[in-house]
Amino acid sequence: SDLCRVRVALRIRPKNTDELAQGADFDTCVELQPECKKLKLKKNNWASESYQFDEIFGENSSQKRIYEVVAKPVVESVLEGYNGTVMAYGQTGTGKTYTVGQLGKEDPSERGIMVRALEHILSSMSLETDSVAVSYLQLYLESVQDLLAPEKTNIPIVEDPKTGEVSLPGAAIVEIKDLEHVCQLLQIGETNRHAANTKMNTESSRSHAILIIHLQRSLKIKEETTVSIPSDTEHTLPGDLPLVLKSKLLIVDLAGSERIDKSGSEGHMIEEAKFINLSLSSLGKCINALAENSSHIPTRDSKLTRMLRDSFGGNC
Ligand SMILES: Nc1ncnc2c1ncn2[C@@H]1O[C@H](COP(=O)(O)OP(=O)(O)OP(=O)(O)O)[C@@H](O)[C@H]1O
Repeated sequence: SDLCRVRVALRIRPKNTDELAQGADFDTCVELQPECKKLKLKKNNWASESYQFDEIFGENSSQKRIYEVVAKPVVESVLEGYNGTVMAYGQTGTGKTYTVGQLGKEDPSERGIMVRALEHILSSMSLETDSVAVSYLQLYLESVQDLLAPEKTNIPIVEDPKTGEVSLPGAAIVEIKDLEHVCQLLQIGETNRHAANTKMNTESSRSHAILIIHLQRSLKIKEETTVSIPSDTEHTLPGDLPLVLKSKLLIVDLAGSERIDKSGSEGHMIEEAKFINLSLSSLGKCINALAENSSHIPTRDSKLTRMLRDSFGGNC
């Protein structure tokens, strides 16, 4: 179905103060055609290239609208027991962290996809029978670090050979009670991401941040009702035992996609560039394979794609 495929939305952020001061004019290089969901990249007066998207959002699009169009359908399918992923991709400074990670402490209308998804999930389930827990990780130089327990580094990525389920033994999984708790945890993650990056003398944009939301829901099944459930979802039957649906949602703030000029970089910058290029190019290969409905998704090449393996919507 439409939900199972890869969907790509484009968002243009408003001009920042520097761009306004310089009188920058985005219109000379990009033209949005929202009616046909196309973006025209102008190379010069004669040549341009057009790209087709599933959705196009201009500078004035609200965080609420982005959530509703882009993330809400994924969250709804995760609530039904499927795994799903939402990712932000773009160069440094294009608004990835604003779009997915903004906490909106002063102004709730600025909340990004992470907070809104958890708010939606909390309001859609009953905490008496269901549970929601989160892990928050950072992937830097092919090493997984725990943003909720920063002493944990080099966390392994393990795949269950039978179910294909991906897990990260040792990473903190914190059960969520309410939205305030969510914001506290995301704030801790943000602070640790910043601290870890300062220590490593790098920028936040050189690492991937990955929020994993684990959902477990108990469905009471009456005999006469037929419920359609994802075929390979873990469940407990039969008798009067409730059916337990397990699913997860990954929300990923990817490292900046800009190409780093290796000749101009030195030492750890070259290492960074190498690993970011590795993970983003292997992500690209997986997304192409998914888009082409290929039976083989090449997830082995990088830790990023190994972490995402069971959440590319793969259990649909
Ligand atoms: N839609 C928007 N509306 C208002 N401000 C925005 C919007 N998008 C981004 N910004 C602002 O632009 C700046 C850069 O955005 P942001 O930090 O999210 O970029 P980024 O792509 O995550 O960069 P990095 O890769 O360095 O983390 C921030 O100050 C952010 O608040």
